[in-house]
Amino acid sequence: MTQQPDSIRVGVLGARGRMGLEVCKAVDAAGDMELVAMIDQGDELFKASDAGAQVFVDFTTPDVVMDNLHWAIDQGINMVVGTTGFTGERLDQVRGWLDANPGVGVLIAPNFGLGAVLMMQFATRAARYFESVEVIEQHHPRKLDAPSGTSTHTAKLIAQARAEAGLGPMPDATKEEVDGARGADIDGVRVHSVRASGLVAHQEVLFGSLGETLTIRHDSLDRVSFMPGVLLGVRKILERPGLTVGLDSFLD
Ligand SMILES: NC(=O)C1=CN([C@@H]2O[C@H](COP(=O)(O)OP(=O)(O)OC[C@H]3O[C@@H](n4cnc5c(N)ncnc54)[C@H](O)[C@@H]3O)[C@@H](O)[C@H]2O)C=CC1
Ligand SMILES: O=C(O)C1=N[C@H](C(=O)O)C[C@H](O)C1
Repeated sequence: MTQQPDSIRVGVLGARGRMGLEVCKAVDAAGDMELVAMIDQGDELFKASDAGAQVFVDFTTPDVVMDNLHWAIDQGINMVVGTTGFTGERLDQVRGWLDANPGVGVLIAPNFGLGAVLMMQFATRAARYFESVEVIEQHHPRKLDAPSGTSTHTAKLIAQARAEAGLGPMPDATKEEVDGARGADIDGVRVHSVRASGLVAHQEVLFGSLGETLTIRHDSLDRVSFMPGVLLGVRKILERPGLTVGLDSFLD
C-alpha cells in the first residue's frame, strides 16, 4: 500500500494470532493507515514504539494484556483492545494509569462486530419487558476463556437494565443436580458457553415472558466481521483521550 504522509501509524500486538493476522491485513489495506510493527510473544514491545506507532491494536491473551496496556500508556501510545478478561477492577487500574497520562486514549471493546454491538443494544432495550432471560454463547474450541467477553458484557448490561426497571430475580424452580448445568451466574443472568469445531463466534439472547419468547441472535461467520469496528476504533481513538469501554459511543 502506498504510504500517505498523514497516515495513522499502527502496531499490532498478538500479530501471529487468529485476530492479529486479520488486523494486520486490514490495517495494511487501509489507505489512511500504515502497519509499522507486528509484535507477538517473545518480541520486544519497544520495537513498536521505536517504529513510531501511534496506536497499538491488542488481540493477545487476558494474562498479558494488562502489562501491554501499562507499558503503552506510559509511552504515550493509544490502545485499541479486543482482548478479553476485563473485570471492573482491571478497568479501574487502566483508568489510574490514564489519569497519570491524560493525553492517551484507550478503547476496550468486548466485541468489534457491528452486528454484535447492535445485538447487545437490542438486548439491553428488551431486558425490561421480559421476566426471564438467558445468554447462550458459542465459539470455536481453541478459545481460551469462558464465558466470552461479549456474553459477560451482555449479561451485565441486561442485569443493569432489569435493576433499573425494578425487576426481581427470574422464576427458576430447578435444583442443579450437576455443577454447571444451569450455566454461569453473571449478576443474576445465566450464561451458557458452547465450544464446537466449525464455529467462529455466535451469541443468542433468549427472553421469555408469559406465552412468548424473543430470541436475538448474532453470528460472526468470519473474523473479517470484526475489522470495520477495529479500523473505526483506530481512527477515533486519536481524538478520544481517556478510557472508552465498548464501541457504541464511536458509532453514534
Ligand atoms: N473484541 C473482539 O471483537 C474480539 C476479541 N477476541 C479476543 O481476542 C483475544 C485473541 O483472540 P485470538 O486471536 O483468537 O487468539 P490467538 O490465540 O489466536 O492469538 C493470541 C496471540 O497473542 C500472542 N501473544 C501471547 N502473549 C503475547 C505477548 N506478551 N505479546 C504479544 N503477543 C502475545 C500469541 O502468541 C498469539 O499469537 C482473545 O481474548 C479473544 O477472546 C477475539 C475475537 C474478536
Ligand atoms: O475468542 C473469540 O473468538 C472471540 N472473543 C470475544 C469474546 O470473548 O466475546 C469476541 C468474539 O466473541 C470472538
